Amino acid sequence: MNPILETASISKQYSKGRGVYDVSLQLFEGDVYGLLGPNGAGKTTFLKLITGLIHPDSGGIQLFGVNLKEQFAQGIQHVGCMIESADFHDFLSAEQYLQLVARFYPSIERKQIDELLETVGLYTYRKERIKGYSTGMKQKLALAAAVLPRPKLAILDEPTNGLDIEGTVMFRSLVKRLSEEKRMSFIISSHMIHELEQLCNRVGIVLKGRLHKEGYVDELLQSNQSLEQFYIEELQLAKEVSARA
Ligand SMILES: Nc1ncnc2c1ncn2[C@@H]1O[C@H](COP(=O)(O)OP(=O)(O)OP(=O)(O)O)[C@@H](O)[C@H]1O
Repeated sequence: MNPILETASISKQYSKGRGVYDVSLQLFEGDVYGLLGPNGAGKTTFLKLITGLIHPDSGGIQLFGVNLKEQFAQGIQHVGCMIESADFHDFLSAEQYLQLVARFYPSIERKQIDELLETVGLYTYRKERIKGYSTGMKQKLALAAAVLPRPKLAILDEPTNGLDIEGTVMFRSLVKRLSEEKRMSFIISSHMIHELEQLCNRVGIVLKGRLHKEGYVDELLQSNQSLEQFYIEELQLAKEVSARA
């Protein structure tokens, strides 16, 4: 099976040696891939690189079989994303915003917008201006906008930030449904490790800009009590190795 996303040794260096280094990752259709890592590890930078929001200093990115740099429009057409805090035109309502998104995708029907607003819990507030929305409500709208066109791949950066408990449960069931019924693939960066344990088939740990370790969740759970235990032990090991170096 060909990967839908493939990064070949991509690097992006910011000042003070921060950024992303030499990351090679493959994502396959149906994967729900969780990206874990401490604050400042480079997860958002990686997600920005694979959506073309920033460009790598070196290395290549293939999205759906095309080189992202050379054929950006073709590569990105199957991708939905929410990266960093949601930013909207405040004077629009949620309904108007999703209608705006839908204008770029002729196949989206009106009822899909209503259904999605209902699913994410914004239907009651659909005609209110986004300006008055809470952080969690904006986050729900960003999630709805990312999946509305039914992309083949959704790239979600800390999607449960600011969501209430019900919202977190909704998020989990939405991702499960879209991956199982529509074969949608996901790459999700999150600190909610219990959430990722339930959702993902694969995870990767980013440490100091490098893809430190990857694995299949079911295999990791055979030798670890939980993903959290695995993650904490990996961090501890990495600290010991770096202290010895
Ligand atoms: N535009 C920028 N200019 C300079 N440094 C940056 C820039 N963007 C990010 N960085 C730095 O690069 C590193 C990685 O940042 P990034 O946002 O990718 O981390 P992250 O893993 O997503 O963190 P968090 O979990 O806190 O969201 C951090 O040290 C950050 O300060």
